[in-house]
Amino acid sequence: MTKHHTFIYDQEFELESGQSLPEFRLRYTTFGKLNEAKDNIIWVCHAFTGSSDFTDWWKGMFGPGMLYDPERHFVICANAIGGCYGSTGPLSVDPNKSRPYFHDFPSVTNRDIIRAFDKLRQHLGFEKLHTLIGCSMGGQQALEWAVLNPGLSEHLIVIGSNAKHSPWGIAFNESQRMAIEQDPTWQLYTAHAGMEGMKVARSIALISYRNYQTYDKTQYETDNTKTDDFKASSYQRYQGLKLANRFNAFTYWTLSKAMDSQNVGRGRDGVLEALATVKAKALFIGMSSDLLFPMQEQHFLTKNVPGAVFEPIHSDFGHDGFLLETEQLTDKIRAFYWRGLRENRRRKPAERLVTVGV
Ligand SMILES: CC(=O)SCCNC(=O)CCNC(=O)[C@H](O)C(C)(C)COP(=O)(O)OP(=O)(O)OC[C@H]1O[C@@H](n2cnc3c(N)ncnc32)[C@H](O)[C@@H]1OP(=O)(O)O
Ligand SMILES: N[C@@H](CCO)C(=O)O
Repeated sequence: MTKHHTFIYDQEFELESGQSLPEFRLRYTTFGKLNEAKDNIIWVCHAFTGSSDFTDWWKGMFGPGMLYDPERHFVICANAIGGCYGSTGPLSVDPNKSRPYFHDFPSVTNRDIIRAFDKLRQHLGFEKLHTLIGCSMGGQQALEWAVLNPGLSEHLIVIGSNAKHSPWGIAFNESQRMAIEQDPTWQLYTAHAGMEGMKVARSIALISYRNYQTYDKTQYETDNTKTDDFKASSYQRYQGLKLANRFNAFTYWTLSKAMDSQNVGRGRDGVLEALATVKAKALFIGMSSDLLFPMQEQHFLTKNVPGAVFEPIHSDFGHDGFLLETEQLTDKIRAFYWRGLRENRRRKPAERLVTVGV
């Protein structure tokens, strides 16, 4: 049901850093059917290690009878530049050097990532989105896009995210990059450089994605004779290995820096001023046990985006709750759409917003 595509932007693309990419490609995935009015587009922004294939990592959200139904919605997601799932990233060939960029891949920010997505949007001729939705780093990007182009999306749904990355979040990311730096292979110009360090980085990151309750539920030691080789230890090691089978340290480095760069107020007189410009009907969702993007950040967003609505998700799975609590997410998002529909009906016909069935 999903289709995979590639978009090539064959012109120089200037980045916030002042550096540029001579060209870039975006791998993107679509699902469902675009209607004639082109008013059923749901644009998903993926999280840090995600791919464009949202049906792979966000199970329970897309399919017949689900929140986003291919009979009614057209869903699209592009892998971020800097990524390793088909979009231009550090392992892509640098056309100026005829070898992969590796360490020379330029710094990218969430704003650069969104400006690249916007080139794809323009190429596809999408004037308006029904919904822009993102979780975690993808939520940062969705918010940035809603500030960059306030008229673009009718709805904005941001889950476990923020407007400006917190010192706490940056500290976690820096610790992960320090682990990569400690790997002696990190200096090499090979695709596997820094892999051992990246495994440690994932282990550190995982602690921020889960919490005490998650580990107590899944890794509690029932063997009372043990003094070593605990379940939680092998779990951390296994998770490092699991990521190493699908990711690389260069992308890890590049995208974790992009996450740190999040600040919708940069160059725009500040965060509050930027948030005040959002025109989309906004829903902010927070996970009760999220340590990385805590509830207070979701409350801050709700307070400062005009007319925004807040919904909590109760989960023992911490930040990664957004990947698991899809029933709660579906209920909250459906309620948000219905509220919008009811308000819309109260408007004069000429002032009504376009809203497809939910
Ligand atoms: C939005 C995004 O973009 S997300 C980015 C992309 N991420 C992904 O694609 C992965 C998404 N999935 C996940 O992150 C997780 O699977 C979650 C959060 C959905 C579920 O978390 P969990 O239930 O803890 O599952 P998690 O995958 O972390 O761990 C289970 C794995 O650990 C293994 N495991 C569990 N306990 C132990 C242990 N003590 N020792 C060793 N291995 C263990 C299991 O055997 C299982 O292995 P498998 O994945 O090879 O089947
Ligand atoms: N599990 C998520 C956490 C960050 O949102 C990921 O790997 O991208």
